[in-house]
Formats: sequence, structure tokens, C-alpha cells
Amino acid sequence: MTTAEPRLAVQGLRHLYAERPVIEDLTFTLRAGRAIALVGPNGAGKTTVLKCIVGSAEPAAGQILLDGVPIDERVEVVRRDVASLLDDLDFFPDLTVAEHLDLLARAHGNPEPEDLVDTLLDDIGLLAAAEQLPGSLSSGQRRRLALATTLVRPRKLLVLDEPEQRLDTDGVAWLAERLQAEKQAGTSILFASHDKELVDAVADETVALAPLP
Ligand SMILES: Nc1ncnc2c1ncn2[C@@H]1O[C@H](COP(=O)(O)OP(=O)(O)OP(=O)(O)O)[C@@H](O)[C@H]1O
Repeated sequence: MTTAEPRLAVQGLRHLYAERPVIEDLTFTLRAGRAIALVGPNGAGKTTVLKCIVGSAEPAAGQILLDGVPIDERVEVVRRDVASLLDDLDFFPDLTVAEHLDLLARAHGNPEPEDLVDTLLDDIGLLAAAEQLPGSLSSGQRRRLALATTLVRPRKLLVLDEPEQRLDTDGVAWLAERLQAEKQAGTSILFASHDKELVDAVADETVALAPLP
């Protein structure tokens, strides 16, 4: 990839639900180490855009390019390079918090993830809950674990839908710092958010969406 080439390019994106347009002709580009926030009221189409990018919704028109290549032509690379959190995650009921992160790190090719997992658990404030099962976590702790699953694996592009959900004030502050560090490390971030402080702290640009008539 040349430095001039965006990591993610969305060109003329259109999406319909049952013939009803929800996204019309959306175009933006996101470079390495930068962050774009999708903003707008409920129903504006933010989640739909993110779903098109991670491949869980099919655009009616337009192109989505990752490092210059149409995203649907490189499913394996998307799986490798794109870390996303769009919905609440289902966790294995019998694996502890630490075991979840360990398993994911290993599945993504890290043969000795112990140090990474320990650091991340400390970082996200789940060290004391490391041996708990998911069913015993509070909703905010589950959210922190879900966010951690995106940070325990290789990634060039982070795609997050309202990552601030259910986090307390400290949690949102941690998230802002963590996303800033991700940018410093060269990760690109596309996130939808209703939290102005998080958007101001993390986003280099905002893309404003509005519900279509
Ligand atoms: N599976 C679906 N079938 C039909 N319509 C849908 C579907 N998913 C979303 N929509 C509609 O598409 C529009 C955009 O929804 P979307 O979830 O993308 O908005 P959003 O900007 O993420 O909203 P929020 O801020 O509430 O999360 C809404 O009008 C919604 O009702």
C-alpha cells in the first residue's frame, strides 16, 4: 500500500431494506492511523454502513475498497485485518474472561498470548474478574470484555458500533485513550457513536448521516 492510498474507501454506497433506501451515495475515505466517526440520529443508517463494511449487509450499489481492493474479493484478508464489534457478543458460558481472550489470541496466530492478555485485562479493568465466567459479569464488564476481543488480535481496521455503550465514565475515558493509542500504532478506526466527547477525542473527521425521507 502506498501512503497515498486510503486503507478504506467507500464509494457511492447505497443500501436498501425491502426496496427502501437507507443509505444513498455515501462516499468517504479513511487513511492508516486515522479515525472517522459516523454520527447522526437513531435510524440514520450508521449500523447499516458498518454492516456493509464487515460484510454482514449487502450494498445495493457502490464499492468498498480495503487497501485498494474490493472488500468482497478478499474475504480472507478482511477476516485477518478487520476487527469489528457491532453487536453484543455471545460468550462461551464455561470459559473465563482470561480464557476467552487467550483463545482468541491463539486463534489469530499468537502462540504465547499470556503477557498480552494480562496487560489487556489490566488495561480494561478486568484483572480482578479474570477468572470469572461471562454469566457472572456486569453488563459494563461484558462490554469491556467484548471490546477487548477486538484488541487481542491483529488488526489494520477497527470497526466499532457505539463502543461507548454501557461503559461508565472511566470506561469511556479508557476507551478514548485506547483508541488514540490504536491510531498511533497505525490502526484505522471507523466507529459509530452518540457520545460527543468520545467523537471529539478520537475522530479526525465525522461523517454525518440523516434518516432518508
Ligand atoms: N434488518 C432490517 N430490516 C429493515 N429495516 C432495517 C433493518 N435494519 C435496519 N433497518 C432500518 O434502517 C434504518 C437505519 O438503521 P440503522 O440501524 O443502520 O441506524 P443507526 O443510525 O445505526 O441507528 P441507531 O443510532 O439507532 O443505532 C432504520 O430506519 C431501520 O429501521
